Amino acid sequence: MTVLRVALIGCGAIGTSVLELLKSDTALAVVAIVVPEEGVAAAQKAAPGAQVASRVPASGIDLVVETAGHAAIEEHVLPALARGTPCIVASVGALSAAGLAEKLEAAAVAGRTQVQLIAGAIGAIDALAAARIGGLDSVRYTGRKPPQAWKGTPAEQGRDLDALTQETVIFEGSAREAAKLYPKNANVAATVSLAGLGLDKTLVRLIADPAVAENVHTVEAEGAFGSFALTMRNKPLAANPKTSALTVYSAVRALRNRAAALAI
Ligand SMILES: NC(=O)C1=CN([C@@H]2O[C@H](COP(=O)(O)OP(=O)(O)OC[C@H]3O[C@@H](n4cnc5c(N)ncnc54)[C@H](OP(=O)(O)O)[C@@H]3O)[C@@H](O)[C@H]2O)C=CC1
Ligand SMILES: O=C([O-])CC(=O)C(=O)O
Repeated sequence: MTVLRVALIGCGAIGTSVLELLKSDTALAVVAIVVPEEGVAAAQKAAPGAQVASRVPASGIDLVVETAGHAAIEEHVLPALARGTPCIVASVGALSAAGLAEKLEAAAVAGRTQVQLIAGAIGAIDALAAARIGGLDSVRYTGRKPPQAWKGTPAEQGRDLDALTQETVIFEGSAREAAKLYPKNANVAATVSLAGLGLDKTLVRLIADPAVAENVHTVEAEGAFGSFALTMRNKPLAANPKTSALTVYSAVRALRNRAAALAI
C-alpha cells in the first residue's frame, strides 16, 4: 500500500487531535510538523516521530494540511502549492483578504495541483455549492458561541463577556468583514459564503450566548433549488473553546479521502 506523507501545519488544538487520530492510520503518515520557530522544540517533544520545522520541507511531502491560522496560508500553503504539493486548508477565513483566493488559485495552477478548503465546523457545504449552480437568492449564517469563546476578540470592546446574562449580538454584517474581524471564530462564515453567494452578499450574525455550551452554527439558504435551514450544535475542543471538535474530523476526513479508493 502507498503511504501518503503528510506535512501538518500548526500543532495546537486541531493539529494535536489530528495527529492523535492519524497515529494508527496505515495509509497516511505525518512525517513533518510545521510550527512557528519558537515552538519547534516543544512540538518535537510532543511528536518525536516527526520532523518538526518552521517551514514545510521542500521534498518528501505528498500532502499538506493546514490547521494553524490565517497567516499560515501566505507563509506555507502558497509556496507548497507552487512546488506542486496539494494542500488541505482549515483557515478558510484567510480568503477574506483581498487577492488571496486568486493567489491560491495561481499557485495551484503553477504547481499543477489543487487546494482544498474543508467544510470544517459546518455541514451542508455540498448542498449549498450544488444549489449555487441553480441560483441562490439569499444565504444567512448565524454563529452562536458561549461568551468565553469570544475572549481575545473585538467582542470584548465595550463589554464584559463574563458579565453577560443574555444573548448578545456582537457582529452583524458581511462574511468578508466577519472573517477578517474574527479570524479564529468566523472561518465558517467564509466557507458558507465561498460555497454560496460570496463573501460580500452572505449575511452574518455572530452571537455571544451565556445559555449555550456548544458552538451553534445555523445556515439558512433559499434559491431555485428550494430552501434549507441547518443547525449544528458542535462540542468545542477542550484545548480551545473557540474551535469545534467537528473541525478535526473534517480535516481527518479530507486526509483519509485522499488515500481512499472510494471517497465520501
Ligand atoms: N474551518 C473551520 O471550521 C475552522 C477553522 N479553524 C482554523 O484553524 C485554526 C487553528 O485552530 P486551533 O487548532 O483551534 O488553534 P490553536 O491556537 O489551538 O493552534 C494553532 C497552532 O498553529 C500554530 N501556528 C500559528 N501560526 C502559525 C504559522 N504562521 N505557521 C505555523 N504554525 C502556526 C500555533 O503555534 P503557536 O501556539 O506557537 O502560535 C499553534 O500550534 C484557527 O486559527 C482557524 O483559522 C478553526 C476552527 C474552525
Ligand atoms: O469551530 C467552530 O465552531 C467555528 C470556528 O471557530 C470558525 O468558524 O472559525
